[in-house]
Amino acid sequence: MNDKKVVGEKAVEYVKDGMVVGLGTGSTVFHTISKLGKLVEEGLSIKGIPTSKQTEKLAKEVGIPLVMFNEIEQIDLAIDGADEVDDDFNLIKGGGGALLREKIIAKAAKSFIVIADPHKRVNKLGAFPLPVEVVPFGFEMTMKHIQDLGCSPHLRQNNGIPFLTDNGNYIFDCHFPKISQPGELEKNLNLIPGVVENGLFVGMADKVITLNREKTIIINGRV
Ligand SMILES: O=C[C@H](O)[C@H](O)[C@H](O)COP(=O)(O)O
Repeated sequence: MNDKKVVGEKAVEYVKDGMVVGLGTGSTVFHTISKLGKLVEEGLSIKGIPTSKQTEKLAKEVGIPLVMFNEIEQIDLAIDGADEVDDDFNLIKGGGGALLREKIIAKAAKSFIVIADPHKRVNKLGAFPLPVEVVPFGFEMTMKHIQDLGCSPHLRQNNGIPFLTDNGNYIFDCHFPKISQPGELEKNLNLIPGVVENGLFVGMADKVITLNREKTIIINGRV
């Protein structure tokens, strides 16, 4: 049984005809997007708005019509994966580097559904290093300020070359000890000049779709 496929495809049940859907990034939402593509082929009428170039490519491949922000009034629903989900539905995201566009779209959506295989569930956030997107200019200084908040940041690299986000920025993966006040940390990080956004999504998820130990689908929600 593929846990990511099960939760990813379950989320499709919340997509209704006529909706504008925020399409997340990653290996879990891959299954949502693929399934949506099949439904579009069978007549479902939706428009997608992608959170990354990778997702834009996938959505085009599976035949989901895409829109830009200037063409829509609102996003009805956003669906995305996460790297960690705590008991209060706070998230760490950005393992794939798409956190900024993901946060813009999750914030703009009337409803935000998170799909997470059971390994993503934690009591407290922090075992997964928190991704922080920073502008390349002066990143060495930005790094020191992030460090002052109590973590050891590592510049994400591929073969010795800094990883570049879709926005042309760098990512620091920041090892904090357990994150006990995610809301405060989210704000404090974003106060640092040079920080564009961080991967803490606090109070944003409306629903979390996951599996329990018996592999039964669990849906928890605020509403
Ligand atoms: O930047 C990437 C995103 O935040 C993903 O949603 C997150 O990393 C989860 O990805 P996956 O579903 O591949 O575990």
